[in-house]
Amino acid sequence: MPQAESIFDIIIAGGGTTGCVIAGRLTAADASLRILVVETGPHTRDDVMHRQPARFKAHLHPESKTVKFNVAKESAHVDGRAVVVPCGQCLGGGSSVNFMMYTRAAASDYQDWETIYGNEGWGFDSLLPFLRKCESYQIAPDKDTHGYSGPIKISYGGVVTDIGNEFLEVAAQYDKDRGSTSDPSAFSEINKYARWQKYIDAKTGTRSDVVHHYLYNQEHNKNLVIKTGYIVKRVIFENHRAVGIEYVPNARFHPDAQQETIIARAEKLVVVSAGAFGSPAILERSGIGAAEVLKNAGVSQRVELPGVGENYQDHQSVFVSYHASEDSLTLDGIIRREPAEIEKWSAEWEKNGKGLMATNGIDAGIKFRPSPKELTAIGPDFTREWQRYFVNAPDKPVLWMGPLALFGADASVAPERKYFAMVYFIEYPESIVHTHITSGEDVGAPLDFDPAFLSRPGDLALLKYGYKWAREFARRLPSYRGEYAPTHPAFLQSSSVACTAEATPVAVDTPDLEYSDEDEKALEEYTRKQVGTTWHSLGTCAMKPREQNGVVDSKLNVYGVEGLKVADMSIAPANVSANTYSTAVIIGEKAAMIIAEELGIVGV
Ligand SMILES: Cc1cc2nc3c(=O)[nH]c(=O)nc-3n(C[C@H](O)[C@H](O)[C@H](O)COP(=O)(O)OP(=O)(O)OC[C@H]3O[C@@H](n4cnc5c(N)ncnc54)[C@H](O)[C@@H]3O)c2cc1C
Repeated sequence: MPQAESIFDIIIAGGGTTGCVIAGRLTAADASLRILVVETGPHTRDDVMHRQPARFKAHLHPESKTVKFNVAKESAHVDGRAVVVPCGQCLGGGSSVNFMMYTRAAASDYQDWETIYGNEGWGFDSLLPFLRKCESYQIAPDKDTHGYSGPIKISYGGVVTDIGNEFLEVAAQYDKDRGSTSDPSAFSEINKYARWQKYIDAKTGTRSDVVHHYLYNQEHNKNLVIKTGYIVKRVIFENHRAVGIEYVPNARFHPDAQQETIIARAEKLVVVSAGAFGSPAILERSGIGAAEVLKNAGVSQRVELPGVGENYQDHQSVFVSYHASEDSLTLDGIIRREPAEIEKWSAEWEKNGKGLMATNGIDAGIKFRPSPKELTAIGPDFTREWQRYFVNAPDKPVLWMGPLALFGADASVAPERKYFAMVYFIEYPESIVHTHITSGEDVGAPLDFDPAFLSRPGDLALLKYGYKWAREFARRLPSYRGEYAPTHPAFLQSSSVACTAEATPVAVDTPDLEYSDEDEKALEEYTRKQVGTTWHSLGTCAMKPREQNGVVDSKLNVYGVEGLKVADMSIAPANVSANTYSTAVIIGEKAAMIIAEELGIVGV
């Protein structure tokens, strides 16, 4: 039997990045609005594991309760592996567990949302005010595209590591033509090396998540109700109007609760904001989706909307670990949870918000566009894609590449020493696939999820190039002490490019390594074994015309019903060349404005 109903004006299903922004903005503007936020995961309030930036990797530990591990189908393209794609699962969502890299999309990405996908009000000029509104840019004053009074603080963090500095010094000599920029997220220039910016408050050294900056500061409002540890099962309708939700306790956080359905009613609006995996799942359990998917999951169909759960995209990455000199400043001790390191850096963080606890160790990088020579080196498999997508879009990069001052994979398997990692990810992968429910009743049932990583040869060609290019930087860094072989290709020991476990840096003008056909094969095999998510899932409830498999219109209304919107990264109709937190926040800011206009709320 369902529990007694409670009544709200607006229900937000999912308390992640976009959901917290919407709830926070609306409740701050009109405290009389009765708002319910239902979040699957736990609270994160004042928890050092979320507040201290350097703890970010702990959330990816297999026992983590703050991310959900979405397991894909096994695929031959990735050496028979089942790729795992974690997403945030706590109040604050991805913003509370992410790597805090501050990167903004290309202006043309948002322009495409308007011009190619027909979403009036979502072009770059319309979104720039929201990009300013959400942030306080602590790095430099008076920059046109940045904001200075928003909730989210942007800085370089509490310390800049040697690894980042060395990368920029090497870049200035090794790749003189590209040059550097003081702001890779100003929408003015890409393909230049830069000191990397972070979602960290320079004054306090804390993570700039959404929940502490938009929502917890509104908790005094008794009309704002936040339920954590509850899973939204489905939206409920009267005729074709959404009038509420059904939700159930998440046994992981409420082990003693009776596992019965609770109903909450929404008199004005239901907003689904459960992320690229959660939002399509809620719609499908509510009978909105493709006939075949719903039939297989035992759900009776309400609206035929075949785009639900389709158009799934991510940015595929590879993290390659290198040995670093023992005097390098790296996060390895904190990541390995060494008590002395945690104590030392926590003390400094408590005192002045500085030091290693106040950084993510990602201090430099580049959004890369290839020169004609580099395009030839990447090879013909990518050239077709270059001609189709990039050649006439000069602000779109093909890869991000940069160093991390820490071990790049599961640190528990590596010998205890200092490391750095080189990371490269594809900005617009060609593989675009799906995530669907397999059960209409069991909210814990595995998803039918296939990200199809490396199913397209252009993606493979880019990642192979990324390894070679990043390696040239790595071996030139003064802190370089060799390669941690288990995270490198299995080149033959007789090969001229074989990995070296203990080594010293080469001179900057040393010729680049040359890879034989056999080496190329080892590199392909390696890339298939290593490629993984960049945790940037998006696109599964795409905002585009219904006849083009769209799920929501440009006011975020789900086609075919009333009173129901989706707002989070799932609405992105196409990929963005950036880590996706920035886009998730501005979708929240824009959604709050749309809702305020429709409901006559002022002051958002
Ligand atoms: C490990 C990791 C590292 C990342 N690193 C970076 C980075 O360095 N820089 C950057 O810009 N971006 C980064 N990102 C990406 C960025 O954080 C996300 O794109 C963004 O937070 C997504 O926002 P969202 O609102 O779409 O979804 P989310 O923030 O994931 O929010 C969805 C919320 O809905 C909840 N939910 C799901 N289903 C249900 C349900 N049925 N009922 C109730 N609640 C539900 C989830 O628990 C979650 O809290 C990273 C993400 C992760 C996971």
